[in-house]
Amino acid sequence: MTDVLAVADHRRGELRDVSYESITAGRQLADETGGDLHIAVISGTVDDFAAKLNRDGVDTIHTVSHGEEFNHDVYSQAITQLYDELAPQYVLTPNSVNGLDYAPAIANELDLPVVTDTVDLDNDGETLVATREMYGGKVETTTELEGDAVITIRGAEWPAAEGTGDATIEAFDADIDEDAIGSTVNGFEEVGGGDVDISEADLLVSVGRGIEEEENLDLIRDLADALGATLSSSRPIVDNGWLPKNRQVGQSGKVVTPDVYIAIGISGAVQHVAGMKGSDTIVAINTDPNAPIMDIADYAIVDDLFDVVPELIDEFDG
Ligand SMILES: Cc1cc2nc3c(=O)[nH]c(=O)nc-3n(C[C@H](O)[C@H](O)[C@H](O)COP(=O)(O)OP(=O)(O)OC[C@H]3O[C@@H](n4cnc5c(N)ncnc54)[C@H](O)[C@@H]3O)c2cc1C
Repeated sequence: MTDVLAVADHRRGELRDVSYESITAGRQLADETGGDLHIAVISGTVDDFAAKLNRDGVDTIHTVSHGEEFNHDVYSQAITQLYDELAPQYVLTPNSVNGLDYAPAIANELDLPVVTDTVDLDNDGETLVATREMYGGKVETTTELEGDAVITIRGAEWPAAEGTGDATIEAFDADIDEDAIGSTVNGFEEVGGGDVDISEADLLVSVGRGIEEEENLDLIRDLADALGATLSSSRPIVDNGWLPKNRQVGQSGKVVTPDVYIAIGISGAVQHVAGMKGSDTIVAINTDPNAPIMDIADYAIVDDLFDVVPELIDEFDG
């Protein structure tokens, strides 16, 4: 039997989507050997978070009430104590800023191997095969693991768990050594662009180098307004300083999973696709029918964006 302990991720009072995705990943792993799925939710409004995490497939949710925001030392201590108590074979953490902060530390503390940024996990009962992408997604590698391990999972690779579960919710009385807490989060400062979080948007209008000039961005803003969508972009637009960094989709930007992603004048380089391939429906507007974005587009408009976008604005505005 293989029990799995998955750790939820939250920030500023909101659970991150990857928390629900790790339920799916953890359930699949546990199912492969008939084990239980435990979820740990640490800090913040843990009872509220636990109620939201109680989705199909979760056996037990362990809440650790301590502070509001992520703290390296609190998470590390709570997770290692939960590991000692529950003896799971696998500890799953998000491959997020938080997860990457504590995963190596708990692996070191527990003397376990750590595999980061996994995009697929397959267990035949004896060996766990963890798949990772390298060279910007051009190469896939596999790592075979026997025994216990700490694994970080990439966001948007597993579907979010749904439904209402019947998990047992238990407060875990972690013995946090306050003297060992080296740093605390005192606040947040958003990078340029205000509070917009493109990873939470349902509808994204995304613009790439095909827009040619900064002043042409107004056309894309008008389309976003007409559709009630959020504006995002490929990296060159951000590198040019035309949009702030928090609008960038991709490997070195944000991972997004909207219902609809409209890629305008974006070629679909692997580093861009890594950030948006989890979108439900992808629409591409591009003059090049052979652009890589066409390989993953559900709908393709092979035409000049300067002709297509004004027509779309006319169609949807008012
Ligand atoms: C380590 C690393 C990390 C990276 N991280 C990211 C990342 O996070 N996000 C990211 O986006 N990129 C990232 N990149 C860059 C990436 O490799 C590409 O260079 C980038 O995604 C290309 O952006 P683009 O599609 O806007 O531009 P281009 O590749 O230049 O594509 C422009 C597209 O517009 C089309 N087009 C031109 N004119 C028109 C028109 N009038 N109407 C319609 N279509 C038109 C063209 O046919 C073309 O397909 C990274 C690269 C590296 C090396």
